[in-house]
Amino acid sequence: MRTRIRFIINPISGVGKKGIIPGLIERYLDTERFDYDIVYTEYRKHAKELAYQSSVEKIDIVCAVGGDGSVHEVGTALIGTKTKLAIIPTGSGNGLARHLNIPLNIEKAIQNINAMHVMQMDTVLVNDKPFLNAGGYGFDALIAKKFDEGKKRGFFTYIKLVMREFFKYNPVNVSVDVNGQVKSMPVMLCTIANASEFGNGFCVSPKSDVTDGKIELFLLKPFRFWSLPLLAFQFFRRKTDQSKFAEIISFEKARISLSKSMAHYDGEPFDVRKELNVQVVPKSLHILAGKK
Ligand SMILES: Nc1ncnc2c1ncn2[C@@H]1O[C@H](COP(=O)(O)OP(=O)(O)OP(=O)(O)O)[C@@H](O)[C@H]1O
Repeated sequence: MRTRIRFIINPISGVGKKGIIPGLIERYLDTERFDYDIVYTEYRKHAKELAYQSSVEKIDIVCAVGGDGSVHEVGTALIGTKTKLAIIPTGSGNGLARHLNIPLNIEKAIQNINAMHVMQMDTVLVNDKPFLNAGGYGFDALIAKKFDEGKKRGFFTYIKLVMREFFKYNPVNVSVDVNGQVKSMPVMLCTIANASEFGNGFCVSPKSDVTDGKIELFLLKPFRFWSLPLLAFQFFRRKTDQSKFAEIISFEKARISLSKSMAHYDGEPFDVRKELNVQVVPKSLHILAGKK
């Protein structure tokens, strides 16, 4: 039987042109085995509606063509269904795609779909909100909000925002309860990592694995600005577990209290309650990964 796949293209993701994508799909997708169609998002959260509708239609695979925001919308709509998530990364960060070794080159990402490396990944549920890759309540939440409010996308927009906002940021006070062990402290980052990186190689939790039935809490204590170069090196070299400012805790369930209500899930900004129940939902999403 032929496999049905629907491509959901976010035309405003990242900085590259999206007009060439339909031609590349026609050329590189194995059309002997796949029947495909293409739809475009027209507004925020449209991808979520389109993906949900696709699962109702029992489409086999829905491919998010966009960045982490598009992957978040499509993927969270498919949690607990039989429809598989595929990704063609055309965003500004592409964190989950990078973690899963999905090629960043569009032609190769399409050929990767032909290879059908299917796996079941864990997802994360915080109160009533699911996410796939990472969620944060500290400085990363502020950057996600500012990025979302701005008109420009791309990696350098992230860098400019970090430089502009870093010196103004007041740490968030968190209290974390994992299996009855409580820790309270001010932090710059309080990030829940299912996968290892935010995107662009910025790795918070090097050992995170989306199939291990666990998630990691990454806490980064306040530091002076002269520690920034070493920290940046550790983030980009996947060595945050060696930083004296960082603490990484693996868990299945936790309760977190926050002094601020700003969050991001997979890079999308959200306002949240200050009391959070966090849990991993093991093997809840079928996904096409890259080659190991
Ligand atoms: N047609 C559209 N008009 C306006 N916004 C859209 C449209 N389609 C999707 N969106 C929104 O665009 C936002 C950003 O998309 P996406 O995350 O895919 O790209 P990105 O931000 O450039 O990449 P990354 O998340 O990897 O940094 C999402 O919040 C999504 O809801």
